[in-house]
Amino acid sequence: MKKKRSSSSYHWIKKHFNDQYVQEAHSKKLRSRAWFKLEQINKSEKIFKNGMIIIDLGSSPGGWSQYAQKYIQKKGMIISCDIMPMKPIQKVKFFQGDFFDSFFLEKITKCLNNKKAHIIMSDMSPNLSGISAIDIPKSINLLNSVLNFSCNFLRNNGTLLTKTFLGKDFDQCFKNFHSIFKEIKIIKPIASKLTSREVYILAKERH
Ligand SMILES: C[S@@+](CC[C@H](N)C(=O)[O-])C[C@H]1O[C@@H](n2cnc3c(N)ncnc32)[C@H](O)[C@@H]1O
Repeated sequence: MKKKRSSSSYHWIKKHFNDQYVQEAHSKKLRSRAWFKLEQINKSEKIFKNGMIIIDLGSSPGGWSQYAQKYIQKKGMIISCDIMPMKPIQKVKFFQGDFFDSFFLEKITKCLNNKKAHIIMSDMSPNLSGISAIDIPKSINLLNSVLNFSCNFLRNNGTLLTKTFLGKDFDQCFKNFHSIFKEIKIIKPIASKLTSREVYILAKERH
């Protein structure tokens, strides 16, 4: 028997498909509406340059990798990772697995072959339960792990772009970013829903 959709999931689906960016992503054959967030960030911050080595964490369904792909050219590469599968994108090396898994770290190390990334970008967010006592520590742990990851795999003059959520609980995390990077900006691209506490941290140049 077919499962009946709850009215809240029906409203979510209706809202999703009426969303301007979802419609535009569909008509331009983009992998996700998240593509527009990266485009808006790059238009104002000019983070991508040709020939870059880019790591895309939480890449599926592939909007960000798709956006960054045009910048890699001959010299560069994109290494992407997600728990979920991702349909292949030309010149993008994708690993399916958990970012926290040592298997992924081994793969990255091998792929980079002693080089470091120019850009690490993470659009990951943990599975949210709606219970802040669970969600906030999970999100903070993820953010700190992305920061640690970039200490190992980002070059000194590289750029880290990562999703986070606003709230006083994240203050210590922001301090950690300030202790590692010289330049920090908090960005809310227009395509990011106003109702969401999601923002992006753009961190440049290690101390
Ligand atoms: C908002 S989506 C990313 C959208 C993507 N930037 C795009 O443009 O299509 C977040 C992704 O993070 C992934 N994710 C969350 N936690 C993860 C983890 N620990 N390891 C790998 N991927 C993770 C989820 O599976 C999800 O696909």
